[in-house]
Amino acid sequence: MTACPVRRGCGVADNGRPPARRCAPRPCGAWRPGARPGATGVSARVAAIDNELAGEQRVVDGLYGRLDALRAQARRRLAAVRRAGPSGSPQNRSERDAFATLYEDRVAQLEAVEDRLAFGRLDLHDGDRRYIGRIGLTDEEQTPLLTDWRAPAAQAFYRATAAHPDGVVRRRHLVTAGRRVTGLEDDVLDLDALVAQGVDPASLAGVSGEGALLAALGAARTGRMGDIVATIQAEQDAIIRSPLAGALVVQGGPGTGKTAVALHRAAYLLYAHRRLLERSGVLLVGPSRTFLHYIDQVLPSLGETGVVTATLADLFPGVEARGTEPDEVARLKGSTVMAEVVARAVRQRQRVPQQPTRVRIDGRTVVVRPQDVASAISRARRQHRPHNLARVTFVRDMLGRLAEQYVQQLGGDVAPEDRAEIIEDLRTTREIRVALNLAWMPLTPQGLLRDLWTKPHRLEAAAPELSPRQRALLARPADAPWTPADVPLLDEAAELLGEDDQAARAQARAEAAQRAADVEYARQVLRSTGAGDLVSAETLAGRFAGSGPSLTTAERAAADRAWTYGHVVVDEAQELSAMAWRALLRRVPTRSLTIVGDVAQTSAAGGTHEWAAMLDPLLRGSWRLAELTVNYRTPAVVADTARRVALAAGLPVSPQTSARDVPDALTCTRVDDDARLAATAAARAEALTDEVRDAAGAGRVAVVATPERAAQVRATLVAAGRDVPAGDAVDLHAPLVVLTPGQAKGLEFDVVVLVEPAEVLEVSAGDLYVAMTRPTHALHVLHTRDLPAGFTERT
Ligand SMILES: Nc1ncnc2c1ncn2[C@@H]1O[C@H](COP(=O)(O)OP(=O)(O)OP(=O)(O)O)[C@@H](O)[C@H]1O
Repeated sequence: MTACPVRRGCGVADNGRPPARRCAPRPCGAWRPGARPGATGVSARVAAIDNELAGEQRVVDGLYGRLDALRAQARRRLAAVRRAGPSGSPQNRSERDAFATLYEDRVAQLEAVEDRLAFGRLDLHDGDRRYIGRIGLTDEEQTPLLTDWRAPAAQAFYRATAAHPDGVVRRRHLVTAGRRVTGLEDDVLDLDALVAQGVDPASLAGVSGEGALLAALGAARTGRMGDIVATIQAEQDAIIRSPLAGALVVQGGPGTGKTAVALHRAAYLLYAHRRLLERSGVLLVGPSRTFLHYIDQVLPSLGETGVVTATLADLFPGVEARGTEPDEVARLKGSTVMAEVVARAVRQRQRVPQQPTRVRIDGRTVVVRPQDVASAISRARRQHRPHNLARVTFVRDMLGRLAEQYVQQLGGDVAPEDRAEIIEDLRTTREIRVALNLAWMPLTPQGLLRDLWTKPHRLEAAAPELSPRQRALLARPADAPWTPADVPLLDEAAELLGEDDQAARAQARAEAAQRAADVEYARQVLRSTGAGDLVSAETLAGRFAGSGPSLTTAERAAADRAWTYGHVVVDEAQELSAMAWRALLRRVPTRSLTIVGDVAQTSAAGGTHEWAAMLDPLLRGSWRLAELTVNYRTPAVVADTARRVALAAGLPVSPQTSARDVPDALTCTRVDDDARLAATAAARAEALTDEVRDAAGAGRVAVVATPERAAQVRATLVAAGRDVPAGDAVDLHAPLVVLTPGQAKGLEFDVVVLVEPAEVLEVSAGDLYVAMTRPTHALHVLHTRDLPAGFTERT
């Protein structure tokens, strides 16, 4: 087959998929020699393509028709369940509630796949044709109509190339607007086979005039991330479908689709390992609430709603970590030395008293003797159980010894039931309780950590390896709010302290028995209702359970600190400190992880610039690396400049090429007077906001600057009457926002106004790299000082 002249000209790799920079947005099929306009006559070609379009429209109409029918069916079933009302036995009620939730989920899932329900078609060597879409659909006889993009049968849509066609002769992209097919694009992988199947080369389509990928990349931004399901590229697909087991690190420069790939991988794994992951759940950790809001539509649009999303600061249920602290303090709290400090602080709450304590009970005296306490402590410690759990053993042991003293005073011989009564009397005697608590204090994580931060003597005892200056850094008032860097320490403490779980374990045994019965019952229910394709017996049984009908796996997991997930996805993972990793890994004992990030973009104190340095000690070297190399976001001139600046600042920048260029994408303007910088930035941002906003309300502008500058710009805009969101939880629907580089992390905007890059660089080179790589169309740089090295090719 002859290579596409356009693509050959711009150096597309053999995998044929990521179009290199400046590739003209034309589909290969339209440019095949036999298919050039004129070769068969323009009107014949237009007619042939119209014919193709009409054919595809009929297929797409059929698919939407089936979707509508399934929606109506799910709604009817839901209405029937709701009509039944809240009567009947508790078993009936919980069964009904479970089915109501099931049908509600199904309706929501079917609603969410409306946009671009079908986006591709594969023509296979054997003459078969397969439509690829957001979900799988079959007709009433179970004949496949649409193949789920995650199914093995869809893989060739993303991977097949002319060199490795994988049984595919043509890959077709369907371009749709609502339910209307507006364009087609063909990638012909084997023209001879296609012609042998009777295809008229004139009908090979290029109607839309823009490649689906380039159209997606050039679209105005809405403030929310969209899915990339129709245009996943081969190197991305390989990562998305990588096996579930083990830790996969995805390294890639800015805009290479790491977040997109992480989200599609979560959806893929839920599809491919539904039974396992539906029960254990998937956790997705992002850098900020704004970021989580930015991505929160992607998984539902892929038909998945069961993923728990959280920032690290949210990982300790019941603690709101909204406090801030200097980087130096956060870095210290994130270092592994703190694991030892917390462990020591716990051990120090197991103490042998200096003096015996004498207690009078009913005219007799028992003595809490230091040597008894020492022996009870070492016996309890030998169990290697968490502090609060081992305390039960310690207390039991001590009460036994004290009871023995008491019994000796009675003459040494008492019936077992009398002995139990004596133990109970001892246990409820206040002085004894106080003495035993002083020796082995029951503790909460919050109490332990607060004591360390507010009582210098406790911190000094627990952290001899820290210098007095470092300890002084950690000190804070008792009413100070928790900070994100406290959360992994609270988690560490919770792990070492444990909770007295005797009652919980008895309950768990009872629940396990109940659950086995529920699963059996759910199997029978599914057999009789035929809803087995919607839900597994295990999941349905979970919904029958006493935890309430609306409590999904995700909701239960999010509320339980000790929940262990089947898979954890971490985005912007370079920002996590060693202590944060420890907290996270506790939640995934199987080490099934997708870790995505860019070690050149690190800005958090305690984050990493080298994966091996951070992960090797934690994962014992057991992780695999995949790299993404094409920047889909940033125009080439901006990406190249950002890369030079980052290299000049010594960052470990990943190699990458840009998928496209945009004329005049980089503008640098010097402002003479520092006092006018904020006002100039505000005026420029306002003008650009009006310029980029399209008729549909899309088009977003961000001003990115250091916190002080950002505050000045925002104040200027607010004084001019503009409502400008700022901060850690900004509303990204706003056409104009003002952010620090940290807040902009992971996000993107049509246009970015970067204020005084030299100032941003002084805070962190990673911050400058992040700030420069946020725009999809243009970067406007305003500066009074000299631009940092690398900005121009000469520097
Ligand atoms: N295959 C693709 N098809 C269409 N758009 C894509 C594709 N891959 C990535 N994109 C788009 O490129 C942009 C950048 O993607 P994403 O945010 O996932 O990159 P990233 O590597 O996480 O960037 P950063 O490190 O800067 O946060 C997004 O708009 C995303 O939708």
